[in-house]
Amino acid sequence: MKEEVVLKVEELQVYLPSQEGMLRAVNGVNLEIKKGKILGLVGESGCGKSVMSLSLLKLLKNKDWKTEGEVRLKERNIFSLSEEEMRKQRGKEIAMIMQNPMSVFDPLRTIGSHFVDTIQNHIKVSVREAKKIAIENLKKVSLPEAEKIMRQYPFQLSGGMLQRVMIAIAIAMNPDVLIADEPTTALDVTVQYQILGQLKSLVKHNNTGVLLVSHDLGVIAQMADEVAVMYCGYIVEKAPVEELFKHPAHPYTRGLLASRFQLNKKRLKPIEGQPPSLLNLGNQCPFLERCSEVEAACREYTMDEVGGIKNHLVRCVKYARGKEMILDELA
Ligand SMILES: Nc1ncnc2c1ncn2[C@@H]1O[C@H](COP(=O)(O)OP(=O)(O)OP(=O)(O)O)[C@@H](O)[C@H]1O
Repeated sequence: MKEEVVLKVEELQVYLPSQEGMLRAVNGVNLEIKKGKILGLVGESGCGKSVMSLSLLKLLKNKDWKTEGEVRLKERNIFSLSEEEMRKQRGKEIAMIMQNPMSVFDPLRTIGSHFVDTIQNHIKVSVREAKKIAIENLKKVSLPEAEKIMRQYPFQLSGGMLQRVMIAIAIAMNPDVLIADEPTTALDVTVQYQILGQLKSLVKHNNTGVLLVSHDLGVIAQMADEVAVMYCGYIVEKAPVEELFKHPAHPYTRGLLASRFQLNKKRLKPIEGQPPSLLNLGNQCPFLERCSEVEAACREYTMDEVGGIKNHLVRCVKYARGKEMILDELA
């Protein structure tokens, strides 16, 4: 059966001109978010995950950010929409769950007032009906005493409860696309896994297409159908989740996997060195100086050359230049 694409990102560039030069945070990204599927986006801190996520909703705070390429939400390029048109899409067609709920809620307004506003922005219903919808959605994320929560202020709820409220608001309009940027990073592990499990069953049930941003490969393994690995604003590898964990091809992906904690591993093997600055980044491989497999050909390779097979894409000279190892390793 053909999978329905709900959000298509084509050759997305996001950059910030400054006196020191150009900060290139997102570099030529192509991605598809499909109905009912979770696309995981993983990468080290500072690699551009949040800038990319915010650009998909036209929510970049600093107005000096420039974007190029297209983000097609149901066939409409969001970069050609006015702020007013975009506001109508947000919440209804595309919604976001942020990392830190405290930064999203106004401390002086009750949860109910936030919720009712969001609903009334998108559908014509009375306050009473909006409250009913809000309570139904709070129950879906297992919040006990939903009626009481509606009357409470953000500071009266724990981090886990607030994160659940944000999920409830995000799913209330049954959006086609949900962008979840590190939705549980700030929470302790038991709450984190409960909330992730719930989020997964809700989005699968509603057939929502999700971009799940995380630096945690365990979260990605549990949640995602497909994974994109980001490094210095480039997607360096993209594959179905099992394929990526069984046959990681890019040396950076392999480095990430080797550096994660596992009980049966005696020693973690962190990736040596630091990512280069995104300021005035060229289009040579940005992993070159850290890569343990570097070879002469790497110095001539540019990041627009993509290799791999079928649905497993890799931006590395070995694969881009079609060495036999692709088929050997991925057979
Ligand atoms: N408002 C801003 N002004 C200038 N530079 C910024 C701004 N926001 C982000 N950046 C820079 O853009 C780059 C990408 O940052 P981004 O927050 O997207 O990374 P990230 O992968 O989401 O990291 P983390 O996992 O730590 O949130 C970084 O170099 C960051 O310093």
